[in-house]
Amino acid sequence: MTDLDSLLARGRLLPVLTVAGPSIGSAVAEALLTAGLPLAEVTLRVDGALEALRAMAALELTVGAGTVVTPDQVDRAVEAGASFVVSPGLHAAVVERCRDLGVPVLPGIATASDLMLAVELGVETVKMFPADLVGGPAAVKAFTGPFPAMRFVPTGGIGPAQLSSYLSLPAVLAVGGSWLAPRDVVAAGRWDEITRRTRQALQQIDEERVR
Ligand SMILES: O=C(O)C(=O)C[C@H](O)[C@H](O)COP(=O)(O)O
Repeated sequence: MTDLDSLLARGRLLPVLTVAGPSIGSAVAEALLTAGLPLAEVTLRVDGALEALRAMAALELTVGAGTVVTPDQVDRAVEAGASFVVSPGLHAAVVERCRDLGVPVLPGIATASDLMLAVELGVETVKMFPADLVGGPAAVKAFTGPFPAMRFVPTGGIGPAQLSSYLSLPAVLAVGGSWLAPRDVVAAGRWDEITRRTRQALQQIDEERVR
């Protein structure tokens, strides 16, 4: 297991954030830390995402960059302080650049062919994206047949109602999603709401004994 895998396995949640600028990034990071979750992914989808990531990386939080689709973005994310890289899909050049820099990478997969390439590249943990459309927990189970050693972080369309069906599967390390800190909640500066949602999810995971 990489350090990232251990962190994912401990918290079992990967908040996917779309945040811009240092002050908003820091406020969201503090909201997650207050809830007891020291991990987040900042998607490089908006201007100011790297500045947010840089500020968050200075806090007691392990922060990764998401929506990374080119090797060049890997360089910029790592320079800004990203501890890991997440991709919506599987691109060998992105995986290899992460390897070169010694940064854990969580590439996206949606098919058995993607998984075959992941195995060839030596990837042990993948993001299943978009998890709900790929087939949900049943898809993870089906993929586990031919790929018994692969670990999954399903992401896409996940909320409290889907947590236990994914997290009870041994092949699932964690689930990712934006529901803990959705864009409208961030835009309204409702940091307490982010803490509340995250606490609730962590509590649900404990109560359902899937952690
Ligand atoms: O930006 C990326 O790299 C992605 O792969 C997409 C995100 O992970 C999903 O948008 C999160 O999905 P929701 O929780 O349904 O909002």
